[in-house]
Amino acid sequence: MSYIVIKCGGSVLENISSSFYSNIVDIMKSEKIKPIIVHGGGPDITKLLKKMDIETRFINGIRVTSKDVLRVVEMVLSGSSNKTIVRNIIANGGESIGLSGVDGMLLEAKQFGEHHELGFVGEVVSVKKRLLDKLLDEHVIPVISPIAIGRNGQHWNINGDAAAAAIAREINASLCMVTNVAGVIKEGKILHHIQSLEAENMISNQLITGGMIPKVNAAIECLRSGVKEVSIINGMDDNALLKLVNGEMIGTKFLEGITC
Ligand SMILES: Nc1ncnc2c1ncn2[C@@H]1O[C@H](COP(=O)(O)OP(=O)(O)O)[C@@H](O)[C@H]1O
Ligand SMILES: CC(=O)N[C@@H](CCC(=O)OP(=O)(O)O)C(=O)O
Repeated sequence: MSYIVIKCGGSVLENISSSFYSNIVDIMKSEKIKPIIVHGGGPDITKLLKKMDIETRFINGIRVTSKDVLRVVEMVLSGSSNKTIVRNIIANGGESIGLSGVDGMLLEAKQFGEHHELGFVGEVVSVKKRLLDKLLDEHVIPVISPIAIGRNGQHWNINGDAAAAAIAREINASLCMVTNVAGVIKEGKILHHIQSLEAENMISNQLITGGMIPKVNAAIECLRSGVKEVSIINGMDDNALLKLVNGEMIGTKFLEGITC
C-alpha cells in the first residue's frame, strides 16, 4: 500500500470544499493509499499577531519567527487549525488524531539555513515513520501541525510545505499541496505540467512569489529525492483529491527534469 501526504494550506482552510474531508475518508477506506495530512494556518497566525500588535514579516514566503512569534505560531497551528481539520474528518465518518511534530518527537528539526535572520525557523532532519504507521494501521488519519522539536527540547516553526515534503521524502509518499489557486499560474494560465528547471526560472524571474515559493521548492526537493508524484491542486474544487488519486488531469503536476 502506498502513502499520500496531503498538505492543506492555511489560505484555503476557511473556504475548503466539504468534499475535501469526505475524499480523505474515502481514500482511507479504499485501503489502497494511506493518507497523512499536514496543514498550515498562515493567515490565522498573521491575524492573531496583528491583534497582539506583533509585526509580521516574510522572506521568500517564510515567516521571520521571533520567540514571541513562535509562541503564537504554535498556539494557532497546534490548536485551532489542527483541531478544525480533525473535527471535520470525524464529522465525515473518519477516525483522526491531531498531533504536532513535537508529539512523540514525530518531526525532529534543527535551525534552518546558515543565515539565522529567520529566527526560530527549523528544517526537519528526521521523521518518526513508525508512529505514523501505528496510527495508519489502526485506520486513524494523522493530522500534523508543522511545529518540530530539537534534541534539546527547542521547538521550531517549520513551513507547512517543507514539513509535508520532508514527510513525503522520508516515507516515499506522493505529495499533494492543496491551496487557494488552481496550481502554478503563468501569464494568467494554469500550467498543468512543470519541470523543475522551469519552476526555478520562474522563481528567479519573480513569476512565482510569496507562498508559492516554498511549495515549488518543496516539490523540487521531493523530485530530487525520488518522490514520484508531486502536485498542487485547488482545495475549493469539488472532489479535487479524488480526481487526483483517480488519475484525472487536475492542478499542476511537477515533472522530473534537469535542475540548475
Ligand atoms: N505563479 C504563481 N502561481 C500561483 N500562485 C502564485 C504564484 N506566485 C505567487 N502565488 C501566490 O501563492 C499563493 C499560495 O501560497 P499561500 O498563500 O502561502 O498558500 P497556502 O496557505 O495554501 O500555503 C497564491 O494564493 C498566490 O497568491
Ligand atoms: C516557517 C514558516 O513560514 N512557517 C509557517 C507555518 C504555517 C504555514 O506554513 O502556513 P501556510 O500553509 O498557510 O502557508 C508560518 O509561520 O506561517
